Amino acid sequence: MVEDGGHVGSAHPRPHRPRCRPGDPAAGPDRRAYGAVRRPQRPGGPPARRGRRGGDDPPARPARRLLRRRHPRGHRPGRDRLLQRAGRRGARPGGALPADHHAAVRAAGARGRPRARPVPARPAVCAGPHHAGPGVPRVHDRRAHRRVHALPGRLRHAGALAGVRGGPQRRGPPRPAGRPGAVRGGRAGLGLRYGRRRRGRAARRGGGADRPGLAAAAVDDRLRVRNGRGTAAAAARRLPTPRGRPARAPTARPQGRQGALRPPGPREPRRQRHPPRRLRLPDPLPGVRDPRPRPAGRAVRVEAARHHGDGAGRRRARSRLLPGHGRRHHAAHPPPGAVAGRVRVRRHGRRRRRGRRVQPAGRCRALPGDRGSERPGQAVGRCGDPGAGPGTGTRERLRPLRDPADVRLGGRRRARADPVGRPARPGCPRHAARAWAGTRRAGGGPPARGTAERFAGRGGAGRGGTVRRRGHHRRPPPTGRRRHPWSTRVGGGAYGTGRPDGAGPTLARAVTRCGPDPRADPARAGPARRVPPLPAVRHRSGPRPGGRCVNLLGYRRVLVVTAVEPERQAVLRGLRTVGGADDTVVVEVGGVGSASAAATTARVLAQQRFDAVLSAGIGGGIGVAIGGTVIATSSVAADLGADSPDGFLSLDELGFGTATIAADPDLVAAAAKALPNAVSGPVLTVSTVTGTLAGTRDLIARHPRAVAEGMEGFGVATAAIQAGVAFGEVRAVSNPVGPRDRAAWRIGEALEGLSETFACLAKLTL
Ligand SMILES: O=C(O)c1cccc(C(=O)CC[C@H]2O[C@@H](n3cnc4c(=O)[nH]cnc43)[C@H](O)[C@@H]2O)c1
Repeated sequence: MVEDGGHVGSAHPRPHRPRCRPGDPAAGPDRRAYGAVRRPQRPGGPPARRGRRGGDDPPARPARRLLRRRHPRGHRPGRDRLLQRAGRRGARPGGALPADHHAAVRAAGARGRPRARPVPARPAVCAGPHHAGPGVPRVHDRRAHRRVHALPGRLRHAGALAGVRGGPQRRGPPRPAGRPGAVRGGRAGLGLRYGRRRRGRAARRGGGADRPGLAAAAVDDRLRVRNGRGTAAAAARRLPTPRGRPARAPTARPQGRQGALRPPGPREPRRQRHPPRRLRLPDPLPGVRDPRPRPAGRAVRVEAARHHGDGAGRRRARSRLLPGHGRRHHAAHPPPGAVAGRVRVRRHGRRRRRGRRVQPAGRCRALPGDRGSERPGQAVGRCGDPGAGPGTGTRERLRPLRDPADVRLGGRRRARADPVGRPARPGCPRHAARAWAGTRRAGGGPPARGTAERFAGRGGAGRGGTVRRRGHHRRPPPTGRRRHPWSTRVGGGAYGTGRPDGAGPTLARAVTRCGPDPRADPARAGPARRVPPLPAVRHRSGPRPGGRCVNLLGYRRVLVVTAVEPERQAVLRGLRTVGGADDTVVVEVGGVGSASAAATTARVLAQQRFDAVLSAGIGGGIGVAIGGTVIATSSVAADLGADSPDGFLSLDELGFGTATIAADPDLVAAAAKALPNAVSGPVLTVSTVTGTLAGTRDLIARHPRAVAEGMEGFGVATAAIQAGVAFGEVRAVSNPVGPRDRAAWRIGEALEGLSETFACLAKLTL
């Protein structure tokens, strides 16, 4: 029986056919490929018998085991095995193979071990069936490397990497987005070859003393695992792979070989996406601030949360969520550029906890006479605000940062007293209490505030000294404690019931500052919220030193809202004839229509402080000649209601409130004094310009005292009275109300009249 590369047990051995690699200098006639040494049979000698080994015979049993186990076809002993045999006392298995295995083989030969022969250095296992070149084994060599098949499925199914990698290039094919880093050729290939050995020995022992490079590679391997990349990192953490199986332990790679086939150039820097969860850095000493840099992101959160396992720790952890912010609470000390939002707090492996808002300053700290101190992005309490959420005080909402208005105002926004007037919320007693009297009882009227009321609560100093706050949705003060001083009733003003003269029952309204009283319940008050106050917008009570001041109708600051730009320009022209427009009078274009005008007015009133609002423009005259001026004693939403077979039903008749808002009597009086030729009376606000005779008759029948119609007055009035600002409306007649005749409109004449009107309304104060 002969053992050769063919059939075991054959009585007729085949003639030896050396199999050499092309250009293998070590291959000779007596040496078979891949190192198996066969001595030629002596001519005439007896066939080699099993169990008998001569001095020149190869060791039969180990070779047989090797062939059976590793080489089903029985003629390729396998490179690893040969290297193991060759390196028992020389090159160590799993070591820095290409670098020193030749020396190991030479050493073995010197010790009389001729069985091993050099094996060309093989930088990587090649998946291709072709012979890629010296040192690159063929594809069937993979059979000698079972580790290939033991790799995670993700690697085995890496598309073009049918075997291991895409070719002799170390990087393999381009890695698709999202493909784990372990699929990359370099690491995968080296891991295949050396993974088991290194894990078993080299990695644990850190390599041999004669292989410092490998020791460094092992250290590097550990670091790389901690850096948490790809499948290898998952294996280190024993996290399941996407296929549901635990990932294998990571493999190391000898750094000295890593760049063998890598394109020259600097190595791609390793990115650290997420710090590993198992990475525990040594805790800082108690009381000593951790000097390690704290990058923004999850690492800090995880680490900070772990440093403190109790609730206080979590709170402390929250306080460090922003970079460069140390232990200060970012709510109390917002870093520059901090953006409002929720804080994600990781704690003890849970996915996410709905965090508290970072947004500071949910409290209005305005003192009497203050302008408030809100900035864009600050929180302002509102009921039913969709921006409010769990963890947010009921009185907080986030104002958008850097909205156009804020930009225009230099990023500044002042607090105002609920200018929009949010709708009543069911079940909210405070909202119910705030409902306008006119909407709650028969005969109720509009929330027209009388002049006396508006000026009553100012301590005689006018409106300018107080920031009004509506304290709805406040938590009642705890029993036994007095109402905290943050809740301040200002004025207790009365609101009209809808009658244009403002008469009727009144509804006292508590005006409170917002925010919980920290003294009433410090535990609920939350962290201190300190926001540097804005420079107050000074309310000018007189002319500037050395300058001139336009005083419109005696009000210190007046907002004029027009529908279109030509009207605005006409107003400005009139003001300039007096003394030049300055910031005591602001003229805004609010758009055509009541809704747009109301929105614009509300926005501007929320941004700046005014003492009076005027709706101004041109309009259709009812009994007033073109070019004339009308002063509204009230603004009436003439078509706000319901149509019916019995005729039009107004809002008042429907019981939904009032469609009439009285103008400020003082303002009306002042305007009438300044414009002796103007006609005073109700001015109608319509959504559709009256254009038929029937429509005109019907309108006049319902509003016999009306002197003109426009399209914006009621909207401006609504915003003004909800902001607690005096309201008035003046219009220059451009056309008669009646059958539509656009050619009869005298817009230019009306605009000229508008300019003259404002020139008369304004007085120059030196
Ligand atoms: O076309 C122009 O050059 C021009 C210049 C300035 C203003 C206009 C307007 O169309 C203004 C529309 C504005 O005027 C009010 N208005 C004028 N006449 C009536 C009317 O008969 N019925 C209702 N409104 C009228 C209204 O407030 C519009 O907003 C054009």
